[in-house]
Amino acid sequence: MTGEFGGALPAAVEEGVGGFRTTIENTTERGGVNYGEFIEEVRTFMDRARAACPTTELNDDILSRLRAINDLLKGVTIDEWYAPSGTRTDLPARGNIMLPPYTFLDQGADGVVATLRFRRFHLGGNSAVHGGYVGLAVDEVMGLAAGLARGITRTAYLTINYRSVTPLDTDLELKAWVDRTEGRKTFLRATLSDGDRVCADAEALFILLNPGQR
Ligand SMILES: CCCCCCCCCCCC(=O)SCCNC(=O)CCNC(=O)[C@H](O)C(C)(C)COP(=O)(O)OP(=O)(O)OC[C@H]1O[C@@H](n2cnc3c(N)ncnc32)[C@H](O)[C@@H]1OP(=O)(O)O
Repeated sequence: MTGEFGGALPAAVEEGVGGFRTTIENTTERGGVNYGEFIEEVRTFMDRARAACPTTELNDDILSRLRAINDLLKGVTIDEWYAPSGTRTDLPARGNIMLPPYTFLDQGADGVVATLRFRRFHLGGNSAVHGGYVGLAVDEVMGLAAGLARGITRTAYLTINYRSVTPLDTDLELKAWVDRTEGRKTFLRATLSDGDRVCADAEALFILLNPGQR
Protein backbone atom coordinates (compact mmCIF):
# COMPACT_ATOMS: atom_id res chain seq x y z
CA MET A 1 0.00 0.00 0.00
CA THR A 2 1.09 3.55 -0.53
CA GLY A 3 0.26 6.83 1.14
CA GLU A 4 0.53 8.29 4.60
CA PHE A 5 -1.63 5.61 6.23
CA GLY A 6 -0.54 2.63 4.09
CA GLY A 7 1.35 0.81 6.83
CA ALA A 8 -1.66 -0.43 8.81
CA LEU A 9 -2.80 -3.33 6.65
CA PRO A 10 0.50 -5.19 6.14
CA ALA A 11 1.08 -5.23 9.91
CA ALA A 12 -2.34 -6.82 10.45
CA VAL A 13 -1.73 -9.40 7.72
CA GLU A 14 1.64 -10.25 9.24
CA GLU A 15 -0.13 -11.15 12.46
CA GLY A 16 -2.12 -13.72 10.45
CA VAL A 17 -5.51 -12.37 11.44
CA GLY A 18 -6.49 -10.89 8.10
CA GLY A 19 -7.18 -7.28 7.25
CA PHE A 20 -10.58 -7.34 8.95
CA ARG A 21 -10.00 -8.86 12.35
CA THR A 22 -12.33 -11.44 13.74
CA THR A 23 -12.07 -9.68 17.09
CA ILE A 24 -11.79 -5.93 17.42
CA GLU A 25 -10.89 -4.41 20.73
CA ASN A 26 -13.66 -1.96 21.49
CA THR A 27 -12.57 1.05 23.48
CA THR A 28 -14.18 3.78 25.49
CA GLU A 29 -11.06 5.53 26.69
CA ARG A 30 -8.64 6.13 23.80
CA GLY A 31 -8.54 9.78 22.83
CA GLY A 32 -9.55 10.84 26.32
CA VAL A 33 -12.80 11.91 27.94
CA ASN A 34 -13.37 14.81 25.51
CA TYR A 35 -12.71 12.79 22.34
CA GLY A 36 -16.43 12.67 21.52
CA GLU A 37 -16.55 16.46 21.64
CA PHE A 38 -13.54 16.57 19.32
CA ILE A 39 -15.30 14.32 16.78
CA GLU A 40 -18.49 16.36 17.03
CA GLU A 41 -16.49 19.56 16.44
CA VAL A 42 -14.91 17.98 13.35
CA ARG A 43 -18.40 17.13 12.07
CA THR A 44 -19.52 20.71 12.68
CA PHE A 45 -16.45 21.88 10.79
CA MET A 46 -17.40 19.66 7.83
CA ASP A 47 -20.98 20.97 7.92
CA ARG A 48 -19.78 24.56 7.93
CA ALA A 49 -17.14 23.91 5.28
CA ARG A 50 -19.93 22.56 3.03
CA ALA A 51 -22.09 25.60 3.69
CA ALA A 52 -19.50 28.41 3.77
CA CYS A 53 -18.40 30.91 1.13
CA PRO A 54 -15.36 32.47 2.86
CA THR A 55 -13.58 35.61 1.74
CA THR A 56 -10.06 35.09 0.40
CA GLU A 57 -8.66 36.47 3.67
CA LEU A 58 -10.80 34.19 5.84
CA ASN A 59 -10.02 31.21 3.62
CA ASP A 60 -6.29 31.82 3.99
CA ASP A 61 -6.58 32.33 7.75
CA ILE A 62 -8.50 29.05 8.20
CA LEU A 63 -6.11 27.28 5.83
CA SER A 64 -3.04 28.14 7.91
CA ARG A 65 -4.79 27.08 11.14
CA LEU A 66 -5.92 23.83 9.56
CA ARG A 67 -2.38 23.07 8.39
CA ALA A 68 -1.15 23.56 11.95
CA ILE A 69 -3.89 21.27 13.31
CA ASN A 70 -3.14 18.61 10.68
CA ASP A 71 0.53 18.70 11.69
CA LEU A 72 -0.51 18.10 15.31
CA LEU A 73 -2.66 15.12 14.32
CA LYS A 74 0.02 13.66 12.05
CA GLY A 75 2.22 13.40 15.11
CA VAL A 76 -0.23 11.04 16.86
CA THR A 77 -1.31 8.82 13.95
CA ILE A 78 -1.72 5.10 14.75
CA ASP A 79 -3.14 2.09 12.87
CA GLU A 80 -6.86 1.55 12.31
CA TRP A 81 -7.19 -1.16 14.99
CA TYR A 82 -6.22 1.22 17.77
CA ALA A 83 -7.48 4.57 16.49
CA PRO A 84 -10.44 5.72 18.60
CA SER A 85 -12.36 6.82 15.49
CA GLY A 86 -14.25 3.64 14.59
CA THR A 87 -13.66 1.77 17.84
CA ARG A 88 -15.11 4.11 20.46
CA THR A 89 -18.34 2.19 20.88
CA ASP A 90 -19.53 4.65 23.55
CA LEU A 91 -19.79 7.40 20.91
CA PRO A 92 -22.36 7.97 18.16
CA ALA A 93 -21.34 6.06 15.01
CA ARG A 94 -18.31 4.63 16.87
CA GLY A 95 -16.67 8.05 16.52
CA ASN A 96 -16.43 7.62 12.72
CA ILE A 97 -16.64 11.16 11.33
CA MET A 98 -17.94 10.12 7.89
CA LEU A 99 -21.04 8.36 9.18
CA PRO A 100 -24.17 10.19 10.21
CA PRO A 101 -24.08 10.04 14.01
CA TYR A 102 -26.29 7.13 15.03
CA THR A 103 -27.13 5.52 18.33
CA PHE A 104 -28.81 2.19 18.94
CA LEU A 105 -32.29 2.07 20.41
CA ASP A 106 -32.25 -1.71 20.37
CA GLN A 107 -29.75 -4.35 19.32
CA GLY A 108 -29.64 -8.13 19.37
CA ALA A 109 -28.98 -11.24 17.32
CA ASP A 110 -32.23 -10.78 15.34
CA GLY A 111 -31.55 -7.19 14.35
CA VAL A 112 -30.96 -3.61 15.39
CA VAL A 113 -32.85 -0.32 15.54
CA ALA A 114 -30.86 2.89 15.35
CA THR A 115 -31.72 6.57 15.36
CA LEU A 116 -29.60 8.80 13.17
CA ARG A 117 -29.43 12.26 11.74
CA PHE A 118 -27.90 13.32 8.44
CA ARG A 119 -26.59 16.87 8.35
CA ARG A 120 -25.34 19.55 5.96
CA PHE A 121 -22.16 17.62 5.30
CA HIS A 122 -24.32 14.80 3.83
CA LEU A 123 -26.16 17.06 1.39
CA GLY A 124 -26.75 15.63 -2.07
CA GLY A 125 -28.85 18.40 -3.57
CA ASN A 126 -32.05 20.35 -3.09
CA SER A 127 -32.03 19.71 0.68
CA ALA A 128 -31.92 15.93 0.21
CA VAL A 129 -29.32 13.53 1.59
CA HIS A 130 -26.85 12.19 -0.99
CA GLY A 131 -27.82 8.62 -1.90
CA GLY A 132 -24.29 7.42 -1.28
CA TYR A 133 -24.48 8.51 2.34
CA VAL A 134 -27.75 6.63 2.71
CA GLY A 135 -25.85 3.58 1.43
CA LEU A 136 -23.03 4.22 3.88
CA ALA A 137 -25.41 4.32 6.84
CA VAL A 138 -27.36 1.28 5.69
CA ASP A 139 -24.20 -0.77 5.05
CA GLU A 140 -22.82 0.16 8.47
CA VAL A 141 -25.95 -0.70 10.44
CA MET A 142 -26.68 -3.86 8.44
CA GLY A 143 -23.04 -4.84 8.96
CA LEU A 144 -23.39 -4.42 12.69
CA ALA A 145 -26.61 -6.44 12.66
CA ALA A 146 -24.82 -9.18 10.71
CA GLY A 147 -21.93 -8.96 13.16
CA LEU A 148 -24.18 -9.37 16.18
CA ALA A 149 -25.88 -12.36 14.56
CA ARG A 150 -22.82 -14.10 13.08
CA GLY A 151 -19.43 -12.45 13.74
CA ILE A 152 -17.22 -10.38 11.45
CA THR A 153 -18.67 -10.26 7.94
CA ARG A 154 -18.20 -8.38 4.71
CA THR A 155 -20.88 -7.04 2.39
CA ALA A 156 -21.21 -9.18 -0.76
CA TYR A 157 -24.08 -7.11 -2.18
CA LEU A 158 -26.32 -4.31 -1.03
CA THR A 159 -29.41 -3.23 -2.95
CA ILE A 160 -31.06 0.03 -1.95
CA ASN A 161 -34.44 1.28 -3.09
CA TYR A 162 -34.77 5.03 -2.63
CA ARG A 163 -38.50 5.32 -1.92
CA SER A 164 -38.71 9.02 -1.00
CA VAL A 165 -36.39 11.94 -0.28
CA THR A 166 -34.23 11.51 2.83
CA PRO A 167 -34.21 14.80 4.75
CA LEU A 168 -31.25 16.51 6.43
CA ASP A 169 -31.29 17.54 10.09
CA THR A 170 -34.12 15.18 10.99
CA ASP A 171 -34.14 12.28 13.43
CA LEU A 172 -34.62 9.14 11.34
CA GLU A 173 -35.01 5.48 12.25
CA LEU A 174 -32.92 2.76 10.64
CA LYS A 175 -33.94 -0.85 11.24
CA ALA A 176 -31.86 -3.80 10.04
CA TRP A 177 -32.70 -7.41 10.64
CA VAL A 178 -31.64 -10.89 9.65
CA ASP A 179 -33.97 -12.37 7.05
CA ARG A 180 -32.30 -15.80 6.81
CA THR A 181 -28.94 -17.53 6.99
CA GLU A 182 -27.34 -20.23 4.82
CA GLY A 183 -23.90 -21.40 5.93
CA ARG A 184 -21.58 -18.36 5.86
CA LYS A 185 -24.29 -16.29 4.17
CA THR A 186 -26.52 -13.91 6.10
CA PHE A 187 -29.32 -12.21 4.19
CA LEU A 188 -30.57 -9.02 5.79
CA ARG A 189 -33.21 -6.41 5.17
CA ALA A 190 -33.39 -2.80 6.31
CA THR A 191 -35.65 0.24 6.30
CA LEU A 192 -34.83 3.91 6.78
CA SER A 193 -37.85 5.92 7.90
CA ASP A 194 -38.83 9.50 8.67
CA GLY A 195 -41.74 8.84 11.00
CA ASP A 196 -44.25 6.79 9.03
CA ARG A 197 -42.65 7.65 5.70
CA VAL A 198 -40.15 5.14 4.29
CA CYS A 199 -37.16 6.93 2.75
CA ALA A 200 -35.34 3.79 1.65
CA ASP A 201 -35.37 0.05 2.05
CA ALA A 202 -32.60 -2.39 1.36
CA GLU A 203 -31.59 -6.01 1.11
CA ALA A 204 -28.10 -7.30 1.46
CA LEU A 205 -25.91 -10.38 1.68
CA PHE A 206 -23.09 -10.46 4.21
CA ILE A 207 -20.50 -13.23 4.21
CA LEU A 208 -18.98 -14.48 7.44
CA LEU A 209 -15.21 -14.22 7.06
CA ASN A 210 -13.08 -17.31 7.44
CA PRO A 211 -10.26 -17.22 10.01
CA GLY A 212 -7.40 -15.14 8.63
CA GLN A 213 -9.49 -13.90 5.70
CA ARG A 214 -8.90 -10.35 4.67
C1 LIG B 1 -16.29 -1.96 16.90
C2 LIG B 1 -16.05 -2.31 15.52
C3 LIG B 1 -17.23 -2.90 14.83
C4 LIG B 1 -16.98 -3.04 13.36
C5 LIG B 1 -18.26 -3.26 12.61
C6 LIG B 1 -18.14 -2.70 11.24
C7 LIG B 1 -19.48 -2.61 10.57
C8 LIG B 1 -19.30 -2.00 9.22
C9 LIG B 1 -19.76 -2.93 8.15
C10 LIG B 1 -19.29 -2.51 6.81
C11 LIG B 1 -19.22 -3.71 5.92
C12 LIG B 1 -18.52 -3.41 4.62
O1 LIG B 1 -18.73 -2.40 4.03
S1 LIG B 1 -17.41 -4.54 4.03
C13 LIG B 1 -16.66 -3.73 2.64
C14 LIG B 1 -17.41 -3.91 1.33
N1 LIG B 1 -17.34 -5.30 0.89
C15 LIG B 1 -16.21 -5.80 0.39
O2 LIG B 1 -15.18 -5.17 0.20
C16 LIG B 1 -16.28 -7.30 0.03
C17 LIG B 1 -15.44 -7.63 -1.20
N2 LIG B 1 -15.70 -9.02 -1.55
C18 LIG B 1 -15.07 -10.00 -0.86
O3 LIG B 1 -14.15 -9.75 -0.05
C19 LIG B 1 -15.51 -11.43 -1.16
O4 LIG B 1 -16.16 -11.48 -2.41
C20 LIG B 1 -16.47 -11.95 -0.05
C21 LIG B 1 -15.76 -11.93 1.32
C22 LIG B 1 -17.75 -11.12 0.05
C23 LIG B 1 -16.86 -13.40 -0.41
O5 LIG B 1 -15.68 -14.09 -0.79
P1 LIG B 1 -15.35 -15.54 -0.19
O6 LIG B 1 -15.15 -15.44 1.27
O7 LIG B 1 -14.23 -16.09 -1.01
O8 LIG B 1 -16.65 -16.38 -0.39
P2 LIG B 1 -17.28 -17.01 -1.72
O9 LIG B 1 -16.94 -18.47 -1.71
O10 LIG B 1 -16.98 -16.19 -2.92
O11 LIG B 1 -18.83 -16.81 -1.40
C24 LIG B 1 -19.45 -17.47 -0.32
C25 LIG B 1 -20.89 -17.75 -0.75
O12 LIG B 1 -21.53 -16.48 -0.98
C26 LIG B 1 -21.97 -16.38 -2.34
N3 LIG B 1 -21.71 -15.03 -2.82
C27 LIG B 1 -20.59 -14.29 -2.68
N4 LIG B 1 -20.74 -13.08 -3.21
C28 LIG B 1 -22.01 -13.03 -3.70
C29 LIG B 1 -22.77 -12.04 -4.37
N5 LIG B 1 -22.29 -10.81 -4.63
N6 LIG B 1 -24.05 -12.33 -4.70
C30 LIG B 1 -24.58 -13.57 -4.41
N7 LIG B 1 -23.91 -14.54 -3.78
C31 LIG B 1 -22.64 -14.29 -3.43
C32 LIG B 1 -21.12 -17.41 -3.11
O13 LIG B 1 -21.78 -17.85 -4.28
C33 LIG B 1 -21.00 -18.52 -2.08
O14 LIG B 1 -22.21 -19.23 -2.04
P3 LIG B 1 -22.25 -20.82 -1.86
O15 LIG B 1 -21.50 -21.41 -3.02
O16 LIG B 1 -21.58 -21.10 -0.53
O17 LIG B 1 -23.72 -21.15 -1.86
